[in-house]
Amino acid sequence: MNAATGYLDPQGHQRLVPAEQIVRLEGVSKTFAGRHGAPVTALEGIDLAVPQGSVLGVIGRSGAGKSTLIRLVNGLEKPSSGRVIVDGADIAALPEAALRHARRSIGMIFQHFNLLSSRTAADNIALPLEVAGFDKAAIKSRVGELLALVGLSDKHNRYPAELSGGQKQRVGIARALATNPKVLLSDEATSALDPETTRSILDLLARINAELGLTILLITHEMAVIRSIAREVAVIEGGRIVEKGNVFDVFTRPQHEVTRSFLADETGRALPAYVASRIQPEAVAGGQAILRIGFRGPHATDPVLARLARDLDIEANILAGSVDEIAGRPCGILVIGVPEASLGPTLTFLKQYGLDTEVLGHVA
Ligand SMILES: Nc1ncnc2c1ncn2[C@@H]1O[C@H](COP(=O)(O)OP(=O)(O)OP(=O)(O)O)[C@@H](O)[C@H]1O
Repeated sequence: MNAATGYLDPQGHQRLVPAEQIVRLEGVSKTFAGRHGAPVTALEGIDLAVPQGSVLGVIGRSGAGKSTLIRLVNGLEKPSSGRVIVDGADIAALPEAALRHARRSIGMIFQHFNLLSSRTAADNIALPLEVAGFDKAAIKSRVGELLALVGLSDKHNRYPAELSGGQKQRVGIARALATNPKVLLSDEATSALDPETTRSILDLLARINAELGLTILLITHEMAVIRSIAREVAVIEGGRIVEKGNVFDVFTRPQHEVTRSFLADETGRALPAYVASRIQPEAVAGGQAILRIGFRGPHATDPVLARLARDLDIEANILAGSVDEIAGRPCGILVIGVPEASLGPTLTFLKQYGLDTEVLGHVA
């Protein structure tokens, strides 16, 4: 029997998940023959485990290797070395017929939905059931259940062209779930959607994960997606996993430069334009140092800046700030400016509180 591991769900409830890993990549590398014969290494030395019932997000920039990784998991590509195990089967070693069967336990959703335009919503959802040889009555009843699950019972007769992006993705999700897969692969499933629709699709995926216990492996280039749905994250860059762990830890204490740059992108967007356009790496005498402070843990709600002013007589300008929730736990980010001459004492003071502080740059 498998041991069980615990995690806190987004509502903060303790949940148990079996330690069984539904997807496992062991020392996986993938090299493509490049255009002029020069090989292109898309992935190198990937070790990744997705425990049953979890939501694991893989984040990376364009060209990092995300699509290749997901294509290896559903058997569309074979690794150049290493093993890809899905639900106990070594995917690359399966003969074609067995691979087709194994794919029934892997559902997939796509950025551009990949629906057949000549089929209604119901008939798109029915497709994998037809391929799997279900009889008409069973298909009709299963499609009805799936339409209800994704909130589209009233749209069963609509063609994709008559549906919004969010509705199309709901059809895509229902189709992916038709054969009761054990794992759902999501390839940038919300990248073509507006923020509000993204939110509703992520909520639906979170509900499916919680209610059906479906394991989700998603790839994205958007931190907000990881933040709102994943419990575990792997950061991929240049074909390698450069950081992985629980989302809260990775995003509140990033260890790798790439993870920091994903965070900095967000912070950068939050900075007022007059600061963002003037920030530079070198200190300027008489100018200000710009600091990013991460609030988490026991000091998340301490009035630190008031104490900085009272105890050290250092006045900080607040430039940007937000309080967010990562995996159901509050976490705040504050960007402040302090006089260059006060930078040293400010850093020492913030360190005493155990706050993560990063110098973003300097302005004159
Ligand atoms: N079939 C292929 N033949 C040659 N090179 C490939 C092939 N597929 C991917 N690559 C290369 O492998 C690397 C990783 O590509 P991949 O598509 O996995 O990245 P990605 O992170 O999904 O990027 P994006 O977000 O832009 O889709 C890139 O350098 C890409 O050019």
